[in-house]
Amino acid sequence: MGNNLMYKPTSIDIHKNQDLKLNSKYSRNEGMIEGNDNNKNIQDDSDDEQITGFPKLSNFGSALLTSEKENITKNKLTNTNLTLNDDKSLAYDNYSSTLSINRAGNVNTTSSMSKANNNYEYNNSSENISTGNSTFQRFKGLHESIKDELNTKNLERRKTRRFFNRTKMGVLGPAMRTNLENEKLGKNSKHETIEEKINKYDQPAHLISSSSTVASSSYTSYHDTHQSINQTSQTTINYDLIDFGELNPVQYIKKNNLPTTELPTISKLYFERQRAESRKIALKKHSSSKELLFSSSSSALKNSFNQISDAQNESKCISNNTGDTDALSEPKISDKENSRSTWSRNGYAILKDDYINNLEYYKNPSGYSSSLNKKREALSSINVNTNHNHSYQELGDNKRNKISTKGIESEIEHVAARNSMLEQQKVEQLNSANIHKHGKKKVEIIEPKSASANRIASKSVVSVNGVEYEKIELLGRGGSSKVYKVKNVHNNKIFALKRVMFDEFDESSIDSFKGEIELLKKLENEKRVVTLIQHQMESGVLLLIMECGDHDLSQILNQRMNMPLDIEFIRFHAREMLKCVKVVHDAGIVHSDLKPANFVFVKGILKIIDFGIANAVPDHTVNIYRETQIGTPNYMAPEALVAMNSQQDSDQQNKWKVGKPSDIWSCGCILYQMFYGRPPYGSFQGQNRLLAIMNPNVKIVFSEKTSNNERIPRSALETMKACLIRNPDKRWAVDQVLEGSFFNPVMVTSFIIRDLIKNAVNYGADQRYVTDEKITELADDVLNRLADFRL
Ligand SMILES: Nc1ncnc2c1ncn2[C@@H]1O[C@H](COP(=O)(O)OP(=O)(O)OP(=O)(O)O)[C@@H](O)[C@H]1O
Repeated sequence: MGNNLMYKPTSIDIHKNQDLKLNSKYSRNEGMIEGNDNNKNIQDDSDDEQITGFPKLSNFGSALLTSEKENITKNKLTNTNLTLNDDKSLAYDNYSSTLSINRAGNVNTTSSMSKANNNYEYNNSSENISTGNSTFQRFKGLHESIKDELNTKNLERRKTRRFFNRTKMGVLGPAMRTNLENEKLGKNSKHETIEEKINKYDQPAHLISSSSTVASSSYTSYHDTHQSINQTSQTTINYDLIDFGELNPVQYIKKNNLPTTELPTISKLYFERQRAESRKIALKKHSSSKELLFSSSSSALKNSFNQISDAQNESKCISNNTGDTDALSEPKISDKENSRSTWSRNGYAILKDDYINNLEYYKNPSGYSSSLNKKREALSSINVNTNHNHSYQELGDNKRNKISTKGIESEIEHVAARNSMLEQQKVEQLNSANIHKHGKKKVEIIEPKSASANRIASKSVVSVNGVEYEKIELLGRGGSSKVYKVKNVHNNKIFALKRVMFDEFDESSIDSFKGEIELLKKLENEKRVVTLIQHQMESGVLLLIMECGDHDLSQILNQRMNMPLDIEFIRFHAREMLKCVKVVHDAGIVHSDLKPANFVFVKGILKIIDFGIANAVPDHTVNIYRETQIGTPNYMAPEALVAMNSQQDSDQQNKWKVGKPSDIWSCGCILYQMFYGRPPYGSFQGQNRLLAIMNPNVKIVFSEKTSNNERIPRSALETMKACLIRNPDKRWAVDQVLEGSFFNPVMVTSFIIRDLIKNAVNYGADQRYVTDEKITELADDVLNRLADFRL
């Protein structure tokens, strides 16, 4: 009790504090974000003043005071460093300012400055220049100089910022805009052709740097600007020649005695190179085609690229027109492709590989598809039905080099676009053959195949083992999955497509998916388990085609949330749920993640889904021991949350014991939710809920009435209590629950009750005292007779 009292306030305190902390953290974060922005703005503004912005008052004022003959040049302006004291009555505002310079010359000028347009406007009417026309001319000249200077410096500043702002850009940087600026700055603004870029890729690093690539210009320009801003930095570094070897940026800077101010730039360079390298390795690894040809002329290459781009653009349009809903939408192809074409994503490595592949396709389409098939074969060598094999080991060793699933997606889109091109070519060939043979004009060819290629290109069609499915709607989302209602495009049958993204180099996640598939296969003939139709697992994406459910139990419970208690509704759904669990337990499997959302109705029959963390319990074993703690906290059994920390058996340290009783606990929680509207520890928030489940002193309250004052049957209370016993060994098994009184109610009519009373009175008249045993015996007898009336 003491413990209990001790625990509750503490946990509430923790909770409150946490909430407070969270709130304050969030608000601080927001503040920080805003603050950062503000800071950034403030910083920017101050940068503006210091670097490129409007001239300091001191410059402005002192320039005015220079002699009439003095030629005010840009340099002089920049270098002028005279100051006026406050008492010289000088006011300046970034946006609109009134300058009132009262010195010996008594110059009073009202000047309106528009920062946005980077120019100043004179308000002549309000000028009051008492020193005469020459001062006004000087002022005007000064204005022109400042304007020039500002334009130049703003250009530099934008360039610098763009450098800083680059996030996912590759070493190439923003090519087009830099050229434009180069033009303005009178630098070499030659626009590079595709071939030049490729050729450059083949050149050694020092040549690239000397031929002023965008990359080097962007680093150099940063450096130049940096130097002009910060005169203390005198080091000239050719960033392209940097060879990190085994060194990281800090080590490199130390070793080469470079100023620490170079660290951000050098780090950026370092990570960009690493990314490009990783990407290159990953692409190589996934490409089985060693016999790539790259001997065609550059114009053919350019041609092929343009054609493919066109094809991609076409498929983009198709994709954009398919009415992908928000729910279904993934990053738009066009976005991805656009980012691809900015030359900024992954540097020349990808560029070159892509061209090679495109070229290969155009030179030999069938050869290309065979190489692609090889690639696919290599990927599908990830055999989910076998144990760890060599390739897994290799994959594990190369974690850093993983291809993102987006990469795979875009590859699929490319293939689709290429297929579409191939179809197009065939049509054209047919047309020309027709013209040649029959002298006829072009024939219209209805293009079922081409249409199917386009459908694949549009993201609404997914191919699983060669069978095409069209997405209809998003049914739900899991931690790492999305489930769609899909239609088999060949026979119009409806299925559920579960698409799971996983780390293809994470062996444990691969294992878990292999496990899920194996269990689903093992249970494929069970009516209470959703049927797995087919699956495809490759490169970080698992596609499962399953029977499609109409609603899951969580949706159903939510729907009835505010309706009056309906015992029959609960009994029916809870029994359906337990029947599913019985099938799984009878097959020797522990599901481990039972929750309402993991039961779906398929044509009126409740079925269990999601064996993601399920495990087969080995024969003669009651429990399994998990290395990790997973499941859905609301419905998790205490033993699944409390790590074993046995000192005796080091093998079992920090493991979680999970068995069939853990599933029964979860069922008890769901039944409890059906009656009370929330699971047993639902009133606790966040980690306090976990603490409460684990704490034996926090007892579950089994109220006899709901919050709406509806009576809960004793049989139901008994069943819930039996499922929610802390000690797993004492918890009922699924058969006991199903055979319990709640699930086996007796129908008693008024006739039966009358008979019972009559018999009892007669019996009592003869026997004044009846023992407990006798009562039990009589009750059993009556119940047996009532068996005929069982529902
Ligand atoms: N075969 C199916 N038919 C109909 N709906 C389904 C089917 N499978 C899953 N769903 C729906 O999709 C949702 C997500 O299912 P999924 O199994 O991917 O994730 P989860 O179990 O909720 O999460 P996690 O994988 O993180 O445990 C389910 O809650 C359910 O509503």
